[in-house]
Amino acid sequence: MKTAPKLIAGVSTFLDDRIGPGGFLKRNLRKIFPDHWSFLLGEIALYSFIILLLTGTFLTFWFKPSMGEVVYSGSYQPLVGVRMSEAYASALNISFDVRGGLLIRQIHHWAALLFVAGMTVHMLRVFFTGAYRKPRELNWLIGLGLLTLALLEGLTGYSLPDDLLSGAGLRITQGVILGIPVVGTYLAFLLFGGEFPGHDIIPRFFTIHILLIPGILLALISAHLVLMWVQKHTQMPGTGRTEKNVVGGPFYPSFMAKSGAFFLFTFAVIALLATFAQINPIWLFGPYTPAAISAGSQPDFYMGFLEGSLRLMPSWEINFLGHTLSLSVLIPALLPMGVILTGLAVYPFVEQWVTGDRREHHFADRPRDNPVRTGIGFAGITFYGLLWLLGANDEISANFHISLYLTTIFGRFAIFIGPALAFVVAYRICIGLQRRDAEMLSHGVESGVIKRLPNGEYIEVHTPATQDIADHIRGKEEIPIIESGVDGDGIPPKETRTALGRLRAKVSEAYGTDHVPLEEERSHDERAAIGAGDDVHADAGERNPITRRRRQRSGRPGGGAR
Ligand code: HEM
Ligand code: HEM
Repeated sequence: MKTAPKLIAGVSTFLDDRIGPGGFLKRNLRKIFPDHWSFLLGEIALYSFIILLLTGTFLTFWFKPSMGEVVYSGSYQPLVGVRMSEAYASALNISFDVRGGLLIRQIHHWAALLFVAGMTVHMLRVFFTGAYRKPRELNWLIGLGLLTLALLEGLTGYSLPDDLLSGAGLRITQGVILGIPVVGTYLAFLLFGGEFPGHDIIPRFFTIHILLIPGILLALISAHLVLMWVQKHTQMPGTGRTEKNVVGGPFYPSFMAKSGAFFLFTFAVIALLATFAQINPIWLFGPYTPAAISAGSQPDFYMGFLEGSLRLMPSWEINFLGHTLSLSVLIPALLPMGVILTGLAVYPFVEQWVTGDRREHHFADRPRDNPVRTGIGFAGITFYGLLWLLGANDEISANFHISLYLTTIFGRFAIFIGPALAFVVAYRICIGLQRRDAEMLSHGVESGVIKRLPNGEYIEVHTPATQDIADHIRGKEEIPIIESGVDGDGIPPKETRTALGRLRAKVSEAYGTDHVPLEEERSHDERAAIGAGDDVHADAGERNPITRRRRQRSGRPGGGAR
């Protein structure tokens, strides 16, 4: 009997002989992938998506996307005899009368949460390591498209069961659409097929949820992965790694085996959650009626930030020529989404403009090595996190016995102060970590061995950092800066002759300057001497002060250690 590797080699030769030009499959099966735990985050999103497709298909067999009225007669006694939509009745049927139905519904819902969570942390990994830089800007934009579609997919899915929570969410959606100036009313009528809730919204959301968005997601995810494959994955700096090579394992067998195991692991976590942790118990609140008050209702976590911004906003409106502009709805619905998504979309291009850096990057930055970017990232996370937290201000108020108004007032201040504080704290931590790196290179690592010198002094022996750690730290790349001074003839560089150019140079300096130099120059012998017990007590802060680095012309390499 053939062994598995022989079998795969045989199949790839068979296919290559018929469809693959020039050993296409064989070549690609041997493609090298770099290894780092944070590169698994994108895979979590990928595997959750596959699980969503499989469980979603199962649900379509029994779910009835109809708002026609029926009287419930299934096995959940408290609702027997209650009038409800066919959609709600079928979701109850899936939960109580279809074998394995509740488990699959719960797997679908948990997978949806993990899908969005996975892609969000994956995006943060890409952001903090600067993996969006040239040539990966396009994949970054595709990623943002995926994120937006995932939010819409979640919103439409959450609405399908047509229980009280679905209806509360739909009501907010309709209110926000109505708030859009000029076209809002028309859009709301178009989407809902008339007055709210009407009879069309569930069938429409159903088509969008099971056909339109999954189709686009599938196409975009394929494009995302193909592009990642063609452009090659970034790698962490380390021994033997350069901008031009990739160090890691081949796609087959090492990466495929790991990915297979990781898929099963992701599935196991989702299945365990779905088995033991109840999610969206639609039977508790009954069917949606527009008159019902749904206190305590919460959206899924990824919609929490929009809910929070609605709750924080003062009740502002402008009345003009008989028209009302509901700023209290419009600003919270559009601003956070707009600020976050637009900010993320333009970030790679703004950074490129600020640094003038048009080189290709295949090394992943360490977040500490770009303190301003990391600070901005943490400011963004804090902005988002506060909105998200305040989406549950009623729960906070009830559980911690704090006045609801106090939570709102706190939120209104915190939303401005919090991100600024987060920026400063993250920035300082980055500088501190850079100093620690520099100290490790120049003084080595504390060994725990205390020696007594002939003069009676006690010192701790420091051993040199291992080669791989030292190379990892030395992978730090300087951030290029646009030159704002004048050259020998007193002429300023071309980029900075206009007011905008001068502003650019200022921002560039702020973005790239504060930076701790590494003690690169020490020879191996010198470092070995440190290991033998040099004076190791110098203050790293003194030795490696934050220096104003002078200056790099736009487009030139940053002159890092590589
Ligand atoms: C790709 C991302 C997807 C996300 C984020 C997502 C999300 C959701 C959510 C949150 C629900 C509500 C679940 C509940 O009632 O507890 C839901 C319901 C549903 N989804 Fe999806 N879904 C996705 C893909 C799909 C696909 C691909 C299909 C079909 C092929 C599908 C079919 C359904 C059906 C039929 C329901 C209603 C059943 C029910 O709620 O019991 N979903 N979805
Ligand atoms: C459906 C959602 C997504 C899936 C399934 C997905 C999947 C993946 C996978 C498997 C990788 C390679 C492994 C890794 O780096 O983790 C990757 C790389 C990448 N993804 Fe995503 N991703 C998704 C969403 C996003 C989002 C939201 C962004 C950013 C806004 C993004 C930007 C990128 C970039 C720039 C790379 C290349 C990274 C590098 O070479 O270091 N992706 N994606």
